[in-house]
Amino acid sequence: MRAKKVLITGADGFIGSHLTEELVRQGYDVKAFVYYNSFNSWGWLDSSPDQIKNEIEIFAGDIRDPHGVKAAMNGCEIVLHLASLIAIPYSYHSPDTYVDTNIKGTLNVLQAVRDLGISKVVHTSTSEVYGTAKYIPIDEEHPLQGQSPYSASKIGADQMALSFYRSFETPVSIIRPFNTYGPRQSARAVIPTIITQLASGKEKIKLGALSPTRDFNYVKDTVSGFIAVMNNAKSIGEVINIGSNYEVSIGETAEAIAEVMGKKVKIETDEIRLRPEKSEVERLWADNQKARELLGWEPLYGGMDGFKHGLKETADWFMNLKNLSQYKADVYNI
Ligand SMILES: Cc1cn([C@H]2C[C@H](O)[C@@H](COP(=O)(O)OP(=O)(O)O[C@H]3O[C@H](C)C(=O)[C@H](O)[C@H]3O)O2)c(=O)[nH]c1=O
Repeated sequence: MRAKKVLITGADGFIGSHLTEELVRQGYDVKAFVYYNSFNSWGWLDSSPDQIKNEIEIFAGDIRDPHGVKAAMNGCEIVLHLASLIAIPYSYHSPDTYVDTNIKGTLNVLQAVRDLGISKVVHTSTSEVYGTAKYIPIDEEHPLQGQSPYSASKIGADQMALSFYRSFETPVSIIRPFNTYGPRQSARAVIPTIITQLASGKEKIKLGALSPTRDFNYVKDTVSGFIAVMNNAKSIGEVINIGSNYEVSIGETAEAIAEVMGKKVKIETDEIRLRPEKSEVERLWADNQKARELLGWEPLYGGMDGFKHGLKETADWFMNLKNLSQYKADVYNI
């Protein structure tokens, strides 16, 4: 049987790179839409032993360019739209760029999907759209609240995607992953921040707030969530949480990482890492029943044991990097 041709936008980003590898492994014909100025791939496209670059078709462009987006989609049956600006702190400084990339970029994808008659588009949302939980665990009916320009831009993009489903019957599914972690994540995110500081042998590591909670998804579970949404017709017109259903504070996360790395952890607050009080999302905990019941998806790294297992795999990956001290945050050259 002919392999389905799938376009992945943001294919060289953190989640996109893992998704690309898995789809190639499963025999899909993958076309990777990568930002031509991206710093996020960390040489991943060229990395051995996989040499993933030789297995996929690469289209370098900018999600903000409607012509490029449409040209990239030509001949594809499915679109997985992951390209997005994702850093919350940067969104305080450049909200307009987040509107352009996250809302306008998504509109470009939706218009091309509609005009080309693509059979399915999976749009990537985020748990940040819920803001601090008003009730727990958070199901898909929970109200939306833009606590940062980033989350407001993602709410806008989600609503645009749903409007295309309602207005034009565009076959849209919305996947809403909670915080994803794993190998290749940007040094900016909290788990790599903790791992890299512990690895450097510092007596005290610097963090922002320790009390906020998150529902951390290991990247392999997020990837299996994408594939479940992509392959199930029941997901069309639906919003689906992908989360482990396990809530943990940032302080507990630091303790768990130290344990799997065999280190002791002392934490000092770094004021610069604190977000404005009303902007910090204090509590996120996923209700994942819809994904389980509708798609038969389930996380393999759930609970404290699963979390530690994922953290160990992640820490090992970082520790095996030859140039860990130079491991960088994603830098947006926009
Ligand atoms: C980097 C850092 C973070 N934090 C706190 C701030 C947050 O309460 C929590 C998680 O921060 P992080 O930046 O790892 O992730 P989120 O801000 O929740 O956002 C991430 O997950 C969602 C779903 C997305 O949609 C975002 O795109 C993605 O960046 O740790 C600290 O306390 N110290 C630090 O040094």
